[in-house]
Amino acid sequence: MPEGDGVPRETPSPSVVPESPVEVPVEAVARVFGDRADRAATYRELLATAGVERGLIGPREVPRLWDRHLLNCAYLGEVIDQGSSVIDLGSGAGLPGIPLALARPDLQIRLVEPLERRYTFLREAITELGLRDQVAVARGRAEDVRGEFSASVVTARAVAPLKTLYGWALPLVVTGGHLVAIKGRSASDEIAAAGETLRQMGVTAAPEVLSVGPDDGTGTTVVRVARGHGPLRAATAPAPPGAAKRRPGKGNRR
Ligand SMILES: C[S@@+](CC[C@H](N)C(=O)[O-])C[C@H]1O[C@@H](n2cnc3c(N)ncnc32)[C@H](O)[C@@H]1O
Repeated sequence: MPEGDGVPRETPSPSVVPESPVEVPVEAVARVFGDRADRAATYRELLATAGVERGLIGPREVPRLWDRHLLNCAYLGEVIDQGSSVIDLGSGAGLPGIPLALARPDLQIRLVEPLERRYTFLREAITELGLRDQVAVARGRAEDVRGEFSASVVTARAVAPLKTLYGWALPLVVTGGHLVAIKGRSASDEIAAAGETLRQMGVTAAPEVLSVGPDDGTGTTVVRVARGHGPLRAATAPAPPGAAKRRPGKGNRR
């Protein structure tokens, strides 16, 4: 990913939308989206208009929606098996779930998003794009949909650091499936910081760091974690500083 961290930028006022012309990377769009390239263009337009107006996408992202968002997210398909079921956790305005669905008609995708404004946009977008047979939308936090939905792959971009994401996403992955998180340049640092969490959850396979997409700045770095076949345990959250000194029944009100 061009800026390396997988995190969308802050959302300034729509009044500062830049007017610069958008360059369409025609060959890449045709290669990645095939006969759905026109629908990808419609989605880009939705992000550039309603997405910006509703504060879901920063106006400065508009000139780079193709490279940094649609293509970048669609390349995730390179590490997802044919015919997989997918949950896109914290989908926001549909990233990476919608580009992935457009590029990979073989995948069945559920977008999970807690915020109402984003959830409404997602429902409108999948209707407008004719994706209702392939893409479902659920409103909720990862913790709320646990036990209700699961999939062979859970994707996430810019939702939380791995240390937190493991606890949110892995319980939604069926045994033998994977968490696939777009992480950009922070991948190795986040893996190191979250190693103990993974161990506590009983996940034994080492996370893989994979490059997807071409080496021209539109590709990105992905962390793939195998859920394994054993039971998943809850990770123990570290005690807040000073917690051990508190006496039971005194000053413990939340
Ligand atoms: C920075 S946005 C990223 C959106 C999108 N994935 C993208 O890359 O553009 C983070 C998203 O995660 C969602 N989110 C935050 N906490 C969550 C949770 N516990 N479970 C599911 N989604 C969550 C937010 O509502 C928000 O849409």
